[in-house]
Amino acid sequence: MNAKNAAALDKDLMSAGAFSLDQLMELCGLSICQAVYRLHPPSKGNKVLVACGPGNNGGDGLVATRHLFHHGYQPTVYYPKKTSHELYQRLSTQLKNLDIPFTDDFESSLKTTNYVVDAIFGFSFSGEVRDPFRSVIAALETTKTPILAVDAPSSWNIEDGPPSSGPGAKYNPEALISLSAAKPLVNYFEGRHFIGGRFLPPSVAKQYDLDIPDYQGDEQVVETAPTGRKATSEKVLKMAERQDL
Ligand SMILES: NC(=O)C1=CN([C@@H]2O[C@H](COP(=O)(O)OP(=O)(O)OC[C@H]3O[C@@H](n4cnc5c(N)ncnc54)[C@H](O)[C@@H]3O)[C@@H](O)[C@H]2O)[C@@H](O)CC1
Ligand SMILES: [K+]
Repeated sequence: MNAKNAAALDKDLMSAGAFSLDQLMELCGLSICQAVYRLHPPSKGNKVLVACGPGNNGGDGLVATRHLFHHGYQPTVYYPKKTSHELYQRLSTQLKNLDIPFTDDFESSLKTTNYVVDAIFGFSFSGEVRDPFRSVIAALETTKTPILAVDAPSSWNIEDGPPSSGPGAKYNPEALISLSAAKPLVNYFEGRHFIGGRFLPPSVAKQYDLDIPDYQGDEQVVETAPTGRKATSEKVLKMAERQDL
């Protein structure tokens, strides 16, 4: 699903589909929390730094932060470009009411966290990263701390994947959760891949030619087979080995 269709899908869900943004964001945020729990349960270190951007990707991050708190994590939020939209103010207040710290110093916070959620940019990102996020992306490129990227590794082009130079050219998070549907950039992604957002009505999925993931039980996420080219060629090699080709 390319960026244009992803935006159209959101619009349709919120018009003909009669969903509110709050509802979709809540379910997206819950699925992010569940993916973090699968990848890095609190017993492995419960400090999570959630980097939130100015749009709905950042909103998903704010919701995920609240769920992380209720799942036994100690989250910290980096949210440098706050929007005045009433929904975002409420999401921020909900976090403040839980005494969740907001940090202005991403790099220092990164040094003391066990896990990172990248909710900076999603499918509406374009061009080259602008400040104040350039240094944040540079820090994400070099950190050894594992990262879950939400909908896209921030700075990656939604269709063409990582930029060839500049911030993000060497950014390869451990995992990615695609919301509603994978975007073309997954073809360049070599880490673990999840799909979340368990709200897609079958009629809408059909309209957009999407497969609803095979969610099990009460799970909000499904892990898919590796998607990137390297992963795919490794998979083919393994299959060939198994068949003694
Ligand atoms: N159906 C779904 O799956 C849903 C997805 N949602 C989320 O919504 C996201 C899309 O949200 P938005 O359309 O608000 O957009 P994004 O959150 O992807 O980003 C838009 C923001 O980033 C800024 N930006 C864009 N390019 C930039 C650059 N080069 N440097 C610096 N800033 C830049 C824009 O000015 C804007 O403020 C999805 O990726 C997903 O995370 C949900 O919140 C709603 C439902
Ligand atoms: K992101």
